[in-house]
Amino acid sequence: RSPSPTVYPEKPVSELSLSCITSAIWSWLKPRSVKSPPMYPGWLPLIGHGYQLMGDDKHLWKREKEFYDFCLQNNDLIEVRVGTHSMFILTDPDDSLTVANYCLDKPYIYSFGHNVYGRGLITAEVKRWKIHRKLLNPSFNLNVLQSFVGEFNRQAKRLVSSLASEAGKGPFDIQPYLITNELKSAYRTTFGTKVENSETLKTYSHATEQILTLILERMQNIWLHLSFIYKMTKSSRESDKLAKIMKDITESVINNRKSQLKAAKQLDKVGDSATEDFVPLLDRMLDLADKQDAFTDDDIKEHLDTIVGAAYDTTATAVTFILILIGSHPDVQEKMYQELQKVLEHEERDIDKHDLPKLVYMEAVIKETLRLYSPAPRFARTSNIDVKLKNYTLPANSTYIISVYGLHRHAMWGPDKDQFIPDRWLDPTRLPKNPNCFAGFSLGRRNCIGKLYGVMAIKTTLSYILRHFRIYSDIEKLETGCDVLLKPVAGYFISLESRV
Ligand code: HEM
Repeated sequence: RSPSPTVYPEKPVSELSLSCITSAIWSWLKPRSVKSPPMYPGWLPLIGHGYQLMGDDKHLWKREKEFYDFCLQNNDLIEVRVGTHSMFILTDPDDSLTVANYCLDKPYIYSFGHNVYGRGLITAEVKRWKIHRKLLNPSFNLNVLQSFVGEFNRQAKRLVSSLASEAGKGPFDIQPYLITNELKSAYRTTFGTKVENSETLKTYSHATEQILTLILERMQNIWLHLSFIYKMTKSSRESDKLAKIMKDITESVINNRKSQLKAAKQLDKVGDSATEDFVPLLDRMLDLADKQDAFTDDDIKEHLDTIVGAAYDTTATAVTFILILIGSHPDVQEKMYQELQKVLEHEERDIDKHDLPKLVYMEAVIKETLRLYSPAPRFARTSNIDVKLKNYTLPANSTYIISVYGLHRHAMWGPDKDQFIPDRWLDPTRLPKNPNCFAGFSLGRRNCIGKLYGVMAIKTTLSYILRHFRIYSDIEKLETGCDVLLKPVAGYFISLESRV
């Protein structure tokens, strides 16, 4: 089978340089239309606001928040420029939904992760995305996800047993524990292989982390947005090296699984003992490839790496924020614990698929945490045609940034919008009338395929942590930074005390 074609064709250096220089001069000289949204202060010719973004993830997030707050104060739509490229920030829920539904294309910055995620769902161009999303949707339906609950339980049990060594010893960094837990769950439900070999997992997650750091560096330096310059850098070579490490791991897993399934077929057996209570996504994709010729091996690799990458870090980060918040709000923690004990009828047993929807208060805590500390605090889109919004028509080929942070702190949430109040989710009169004010899992047709998976995995993990430990934290000490995801700068704010 032929390999997938290249998506982002490279332009010759001379052509690129010429078009850059021309567009820079044009953007400098071009008068701004009076009908344009307000420009964020501090714009400079040629470099735009790019210089304001230089710095580490903490600095970047501080700046971004200033953009989003300015947007909230200026009728929910402003312009910033990175180099000569216009980026429009939106915090209006209706305009955000319009952009999310009608601008399904991702802007060029998403191509920075192309060497590792290829044309997986997050980075795929629209034509391919439509076909593949339709093929993958059934693999995320409720029945399939419920079959993963056993695996979530197994991993959560391992998690609490490793956390036991930290209990009673004061604050520690819980993030590595949570990352290992969510990565193992995601890896297992996606690839189906046993993941006792933690060295492979460590290598995989370390490579992902490093790649995200390199992507951030590239995003912040406008000159590195030009592929021909970036290709000459040490970062580019380093990024390719890391992508190769991940590719080798994934390819070897896929090949092993294919051989296992082939052997099982010859012996007239289905699957193997490692995957007896669920069918991993890899098997579903191999089946679709076999019966409908739906995927090439490259497609499978790109989708699986994307899904694992999109699943574990977001989920682990969400759990970290939840623990910091409930560790700082003992009343909320106690209410969650009491609800859990009631649902489990005070039995020391596994969570099952019927328990999860009954954890209504826990779900309110998850949503309220995602509202205040969304691991994905913005997402971006583009379109090759002009985009008509309530008050403005935005020019084609710009980047539109939907500020999840801004939507979640919109005045529509009421005067207590900055406070952590999970109960608001249990009383519809306390929620904004416009449901698009919540975008923790994105908005519209190209939203998060794994949102239900994420909530189920988080609930299972929390139900073990809560039963085993009292959690203490201090939200006042929380500092956040954002590269691709919003994260606590360090996780040293959580202490555990054993309940048993
Ligand atoms: C708390 C956990 C999660 C959060 C906050 C989250 C958030 C998001 C957001 C905001 C997007 C849109 C990204 C963009 O357009 O740039 C997205 C897309 C996506 N997410 Fe999640 N996610 C979570 C968990 C998961 C899980 C568990 C999976 C997989 C099992 C997953 C798989 C994906 C995929 C594949 C996409 C791309 C969807 C598409 O374009 O069709 N996510 N997620």
